[in-house]
Amino acid sequence: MSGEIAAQPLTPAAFAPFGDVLQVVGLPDRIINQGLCGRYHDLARIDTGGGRAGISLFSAEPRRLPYRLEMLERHPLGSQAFLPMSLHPFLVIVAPDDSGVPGRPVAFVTTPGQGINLHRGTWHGVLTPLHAPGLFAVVDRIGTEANLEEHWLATPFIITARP
Ligand SMILES: NC(=O)N[C@@H](O)C(=O)O
Ligand code: NI
Repeated sequence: MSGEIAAQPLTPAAFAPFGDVLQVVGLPDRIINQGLCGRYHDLARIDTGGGRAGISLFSAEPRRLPYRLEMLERHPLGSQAFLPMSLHPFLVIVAPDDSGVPGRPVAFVTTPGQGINLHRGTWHGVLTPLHAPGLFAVVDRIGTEANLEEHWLATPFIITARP
């Protein structure tokens, strides 16, 4: 498998097999803080398999499209959420599992304000900002057990912008 993959806009439906999309859409679930804040409640399933969940900050180098995808990884012990701390779009690459290795990847470009939560064990590309600052809050499992499996592709894919 190799070739070009066109990135598509990120939607909850398209991303559902891989994870959750966090976004502010429609009316909030709750109005709080004396009516000055809308709470969009419980948008993602944090799964740490009984381990401890932590919040980290990632400061990642921006990349450009077309993007050369050489590796996908997964975290067998827990989910991983990427919440941008800027309003820039970023690139999200995921893939189904195909007997223990990644199947054909699917690429998305977020809209400003969207975040993602990868389900436990989902194959994904590493955090890929498209603009500086590549600053993200990351919610994932904290522990000493091995929680990172990498798969290097024999032939890279080229991720392109939507035509
Ligand atoms: N390794 C690490 O903490 N980051 C990756 O998991 C990633 O998805 O970017
Ligand atoms: Ni990861």
